[in-house]
Amino acid sequence: MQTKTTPGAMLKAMREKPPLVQCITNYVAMNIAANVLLASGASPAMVHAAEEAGEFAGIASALTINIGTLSTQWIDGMQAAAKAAKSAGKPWVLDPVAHYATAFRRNAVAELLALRPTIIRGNASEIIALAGGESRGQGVDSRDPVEQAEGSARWLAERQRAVVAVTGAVDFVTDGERAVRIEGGSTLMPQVTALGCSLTCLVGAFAATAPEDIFGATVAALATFAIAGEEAALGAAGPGSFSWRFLDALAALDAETLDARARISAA
Ligand SMILES: Nc1ncnc2c1ncn2[C@@H]1O[C@H](COP(=O)(O)OP(=O)(O)OP(=O)(O)O)[C@@H](O)[C@H]1O
Ligand SMILES: Cc1ncsc1CCO
Ligand SMILES: [Mg+2]
Repeated sequence: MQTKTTPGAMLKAMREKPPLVQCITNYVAMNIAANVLLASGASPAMVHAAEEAGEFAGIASALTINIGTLSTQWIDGMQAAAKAAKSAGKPWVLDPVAHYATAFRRNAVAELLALRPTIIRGNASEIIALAGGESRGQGVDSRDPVEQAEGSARWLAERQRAVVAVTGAVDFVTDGERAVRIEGGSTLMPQVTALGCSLTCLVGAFAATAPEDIFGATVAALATFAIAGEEAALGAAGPGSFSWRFLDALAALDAETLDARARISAA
């Protein structure tokens, strides 16, 4: 494993001092993402209005921006918050939901990329398209395998000087130099809407806890999802029971179990 400190140590540190995370996410994700952060041990705040998003970014320890249900007013709030986070030296995470779908989304994401996100987290179709590749994506769900997106992720990480996380059956994280794969999770996870959006918010929480190790923090968030997802799937009858079991599994996951079970390998 290449991280400075272990995922478990980061999870423990997060719970000892719950970071305030400003999540500008979408209408679909707001509730589950806030619950995912609470269950994991962080403090979420869904603050997106242009009138206050920039000011709030000065208070929060990290910011996450997701373009899932975009509108012009929201873009103003996103840009104000990203600028404020950047100038305060706080990490911010971009989730470019279905950015390839419309010109409105493409333009919004291009402007957000220019504000230099610390971390970019997307599914394989989103990351391939972000690097200018041939993505099969149409809506918000991925139609490409993660392996197909690994080269795109490396390119994007170098070009943006950001950590890039691609999620799917086996997750991939790179900062352009280092890269790892993270195994785990469950096939039920893409059957529950907005778990990826929620993960983006959790990446923000770990980045707030370990701003000195953004790569390690990203890996820790993804490993937390991977192990909690496996645990939740054990007793789940389908996506409905998986969803609540997943929140319980996040809350029950301890540092030692996470470190013992996380399957992270150099790529
Ligand atoms: N086939 C799979 N097997 C195991 N885990 C998976 C699988 N597909 C997705 N996951 C896990 O689900 C979580 C969400 O990733 P996903 O790639 O589905 O995000 P997403 O497409 O952005 O989701 P959404 O847009 O609905 O929020 C990650 O933790 C990922 O590892
Ligand atoms: C279903 C859906 N539509 C816009 S955002 C979202 C949540 C998953 O990305
Ligand atoms: Mg998504």
